[in-house]
Amino acid sequence: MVRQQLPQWLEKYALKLSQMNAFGGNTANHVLINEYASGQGIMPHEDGPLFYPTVATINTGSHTLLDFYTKNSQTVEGDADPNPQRIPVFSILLEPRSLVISQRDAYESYLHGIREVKSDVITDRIANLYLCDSHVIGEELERSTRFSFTIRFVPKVVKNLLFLK
Ligand SMILES: O=C(O)CCC(=O)C(=O)O
Ligand SMILES: [Fe+2]
Repeated sequence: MVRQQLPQWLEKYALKLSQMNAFGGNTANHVLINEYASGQGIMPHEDGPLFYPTVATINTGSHTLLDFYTKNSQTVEGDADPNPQRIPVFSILLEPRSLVISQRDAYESYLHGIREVKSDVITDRIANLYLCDSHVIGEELERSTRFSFTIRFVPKVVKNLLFLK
């Protein structure tokens, strides 16, 4: 990875999170911006060893549901798809204008993903429901466009790129 200056408006948030000690005394140096149209998501995955085991995500635009899966999670019974749908152990409702910090077990022991659906149903598997705006079980929330700002500390970066002819 090659070092580049973060734009000032974004650096402000990276510094703020670092000052909150989100990255174990390190200063965040990596931001990934994702745009999801309604119906778009991201397959269950782990973020891997390149990053310090903490990820801070600022959520803007639509809500979404971030699902956590065990690495050998069960799949939906009878699903013949070669890439069958996994069953999440729990989910986190990511509200607009919210911050979520994943670390330790959430980072290392589970896969995380966002299903490719246009709406989400509120269930008792949403671990942070008690912290969210009031919702009732069974309620359906329509997704719209969402932007996420995933802020991390990457221990190994290359200071300059060397071009060889
Ligand atoms: O957009 C998000 O909230 C999740 C993104 C993610 O998991 C990733 O980029 O590794
Ligand atoms: Fe991820």
